[in-house]
Amino acid sequence: NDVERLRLTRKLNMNIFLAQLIESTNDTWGVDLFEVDALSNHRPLTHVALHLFKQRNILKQFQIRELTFFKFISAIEAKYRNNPYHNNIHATDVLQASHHMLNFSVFKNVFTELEVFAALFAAAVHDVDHPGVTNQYLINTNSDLAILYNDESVLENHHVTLAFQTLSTEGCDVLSTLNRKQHQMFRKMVISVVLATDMSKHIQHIGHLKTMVEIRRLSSSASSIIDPENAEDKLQILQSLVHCSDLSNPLKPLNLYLQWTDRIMEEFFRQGDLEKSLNLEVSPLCDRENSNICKSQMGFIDYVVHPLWEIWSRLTQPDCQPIMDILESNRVWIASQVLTEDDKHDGDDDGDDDKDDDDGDDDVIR
Ligand SMILES: COc1ccc(C2=NN(C(C)C)C(=O)[C@@H]3CC=CC[C@H]23)cc1C#CC(=O)NCc1ccccc1
Ligand SMILES: [Mg+2]
Ligand SMILES: [Zn+2]
Repeated sequence: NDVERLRLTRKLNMNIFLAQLIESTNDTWGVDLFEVDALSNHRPLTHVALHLFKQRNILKQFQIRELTFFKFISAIEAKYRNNPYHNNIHATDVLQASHHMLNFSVFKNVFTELEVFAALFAAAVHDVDHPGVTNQYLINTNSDLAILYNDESVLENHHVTLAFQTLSTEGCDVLSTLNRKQHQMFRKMVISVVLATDMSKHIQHIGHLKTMVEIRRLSSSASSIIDPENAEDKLQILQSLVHCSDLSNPLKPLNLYLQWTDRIMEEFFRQGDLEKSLNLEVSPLCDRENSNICKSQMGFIDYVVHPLWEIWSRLTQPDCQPIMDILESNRVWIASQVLTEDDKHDGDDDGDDDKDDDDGDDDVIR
C-alpha cells in the first residue's frame, strides 16, 4: 500500500544518501559524520572503517576476510561508550582525518602497507571504552584503571589493551594472517601511536616536528623530506598524524566544529558535576556554572591546537593549507563571538569585568 511504499522509498533514499556520504570519506576533509551516524543506525565507525580499509586494499593485501574485519570493528564500535564527545563518532572522525592526511603528497611512497594499516587501526581504536573523564580525574579518584596503569597514560593504556584483547573474541582476529615479524612490528606501532594521543606528550610532538622541519630546511634534498628508510622518523610522523587528527576539531567546517565544542564541554561539565558531588576541587573548564566557552576555545586554539598544526602544516605543505585556512576562519568567528559576549556583558556592567559571567550568552555559538 502507499504507506509501505513511502516507507521503503524513504529507506532506499537514506541508504543512497549514506552510500554517497561514505564514498565522500575517500577524499573529502570535513565529512558530516553526525549525518553518517544518523543514517547508519549509529554505526559510523563500522561503515567508514570497512569502506576505507577496502578502498585502500588493506584487507586484500593482508588476506584479511571481510567478515573477520567486520566482526572486529563492530566489536570495537560496541565498546565505545555513549559519551557526549569521546564516542564512536569521534573515533570515526579521527580515522577519517588520519586517512585524509596519509594521502598528502609529501607522504607519497613513504609508508609501507603495514604502517598504513597500523596507523588507521590505531586511529579507529584510540579511545575505545573511554569513560568520559580525564586521566587526572582517574588518578585523583584512585580508580582501578589508575592503579592498574600506575597513573601513567591511564586511558591510553586501557584503549590499546582493550583493542588487542578484542582480537581474541571469536572470529575477530584480523591479525591472524600476519607473519610473526609483521605482527610484532604492527603491535609496536599501534601501541606507540595510541599512547602518543595522551595530551601529556603534546609538547614532545611539537619538538620532534620542529626538528624534522629544521633538518628538511637545512638538508639540500628538500624534495624527499622523509627518509623512507628511517623507521623511527616514520613512526614519529604517524604518531603526530593521529595526534593532529585527534586535535582537528577547530580545523573542520564551523557547523561541525561547534558541535564538537558543545560535546566536549558537556563531557567536561559532567566531570565537574562528579567532582562537585565527590567534594573534589572542580577541574579547570569543568565548572558548568562558571565557564566561558568562546574564551576557552580561543585559548584551546591559540595555546594547544595552532602551535601543533602550524609546525605540522610546514612539514606537510602544500596539502595542509586549505585545512589551515579553515582554522583561521573559525578563529575569526570565535573571536567575533567573544567580542559580542563582552559587548553584551558590558551592557550590564557590574564593575567587575574580569569575572567570567555565567555562559548564558554562549547559546549564541550553538
Ligand atoms: C573542541 O574542543 C576541544 C576538543 C578536545 C579537547 C581535549 N582537551 N584535552 C586537554 C587539553 C584538556 C584532552 O586531553 C582531550 C583528550 C585528547 C585530546 C584533546 C582533548 C579540548 C577541547 C576544548 C576546549 C575548550 O574550549 N577549552 C579547553 C581548553 C582551553 C585552553 C587550553 C586547553 C583546553
Ligand atoms: Mg584519547
Ligand atoms: Zn581522541
